[in-house]
Amino acid sequence: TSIKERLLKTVVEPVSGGKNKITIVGVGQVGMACAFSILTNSVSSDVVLIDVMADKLKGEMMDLQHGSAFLKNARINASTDYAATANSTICIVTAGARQREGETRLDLVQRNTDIFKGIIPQLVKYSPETTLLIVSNPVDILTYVAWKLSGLPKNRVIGSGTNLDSARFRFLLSQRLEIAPTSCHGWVIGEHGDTSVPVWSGVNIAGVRLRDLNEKVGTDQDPENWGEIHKQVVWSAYEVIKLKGYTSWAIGLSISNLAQSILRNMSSVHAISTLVNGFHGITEDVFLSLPCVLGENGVSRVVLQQLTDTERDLLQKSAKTMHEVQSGLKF
Ligand SMILES: NC(=O)c1ccc[n+]([C@@H]2O[C@H](COP(=O)([O-])OP(=O)(O)OC[C@H]3O[C@@H](n4cnc5c(N)ncnc54)[C@H](O)[C@@H]3O)[C@@H](O)[C@H]2O)c1
Ligand SMILES: O=C1N[C@](c2ccsc2)(c2cccc(Nc3ccc(F)cc3)n2)CC(O)=C1Sc1ccccc1Cl
Repeated sequence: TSIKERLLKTVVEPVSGGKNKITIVGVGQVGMACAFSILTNSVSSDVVLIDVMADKLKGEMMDLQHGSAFLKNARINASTDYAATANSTICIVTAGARQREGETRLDLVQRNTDIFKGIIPQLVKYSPETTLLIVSNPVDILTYVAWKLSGLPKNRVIGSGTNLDSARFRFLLSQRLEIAPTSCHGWVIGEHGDTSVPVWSGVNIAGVRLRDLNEKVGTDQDPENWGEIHKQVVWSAYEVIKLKGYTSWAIGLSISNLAQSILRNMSSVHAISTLVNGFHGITEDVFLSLPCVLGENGVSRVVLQQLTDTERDLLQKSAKTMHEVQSGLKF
C-alpha cells in the first residue's frame, strides 16, 4: 500500500464546489490584480482563470498556486476551455484589446464586442445562474453588449462603472480633509471615465454636507475649488497611464470588494453600472452607474438620489451618446 494510504484513513472523500467560485476572463494587468485581491482578501476559495494566451495563463496560474500556503489553500485553476468555469457564482470579464494608435472609440468597441461574442455565451453556457461583472472598456457599452449576448436578467449583468471613479474621488477627498476614505462619502455616477458625474449635493462627512457649509462647493464660483477633486479623478487616470502604462491595484481592489458583496449577500451600496432605462428621465436601454444595492442575486435595488437639473442633463447626454454607439454595433 502507498504512503498516502498508510498515512491517511478516509472518512469521506473531500469535495470541492462550494458556492463561491469566481471565474476571471483575461489574465492581463487588471485580471491578475482582481485575482490577487480576491485571493488575499479571502473573498473566494475557488478561482478559475481564462485567457487565449495559453503560456501566460499557465504561468500566472502556477505563480498564484505557489502562494497557496498563504491563501488558505484556495483552489486556483486555469484553462483555455470554458468547461473549467462551470458553476461560477461570478464571472469577471477583463478581456479586451487595447486602443491602438489613432483608433476611434467605435472601432475599439466593435473589436471588443467581437471578442465578447466568443466569451459571454460560453460563460453562460457553463454557469447559467452566474452574475457577470464587466470591467473591459468602454465598460458601460460592453456591459450592455454582455447583457444582450448573455440573455441574463438585468440584475445579474453588472459593470464596474464608476466604482473606480468613486474610489479615486473618495481618496482625493480624504487627502484634502485628512479623514479616512471610508468616512468620506461621495458618489460619482453616470458614464465611467472622462464624462462621469460627481453628485456634489451628497458629498458629506458624518452627514455634514460640504454644500451646507459652502453652497458654491463643486461649482466654478467656489473660492476653495473643491470641484478640482473630480477633475483630478480624470487627470489621475491619465497620469497613472503615463507613469506606469496601465492601472491595476485600485481596480483590482474595487472588483474584489464588489465580489465580496455578492458572495456574502451583503446588500451594501456601490456605484456600479446597471440598466438605467426608467431612471432620471432616461428612456434608452443603456448601462450607467447609480448607487446600487448589491447581493447574491446581483443588483436588487437602486438608490433614487435627488439630482440637480444639471446632473440629470449630464446623465441623459451620456445615455444618448452611448445609445448612438450601441446602435452602430454589429452583434
Ligand atoms: N472599468 C474600469 O474602471 C477599468 C480600469 C482599468 C482598466 N480597464 C479595462 O480593463 C481591460 C483590461 O485592461 P488590462 O490593462 O488588463 O489589459 P491587458 O492587455 O493587460 O489584458 C487583457 C487580457 O485580455 C486577454 N484577451 C484578449 N482577448 C481575449 C479573449 N478573446 N478571451 C480571453 N482573453 C482575452 C489578453 O490575452 C490579455 O491577457 C481594458 O479594456 C481596460 O481599459 C477598465
Ligand atoms: O485608470 C484607467 N486606466 C485606463 C487604461 C488602462 C489601461 S490603458 C488605459 C484609462 C486611463 C485613461 C483614459 C482611458 N480611456 C479609455 C477610454 C475608452 C477605452 F475603451 C479605453 C480607455 N483609460 C482605463 C480606465 O477606464 C481607467 S479609469 C478612468 C479613465 C478615464 C477617466 C477617469 C477614470 Cl476613473
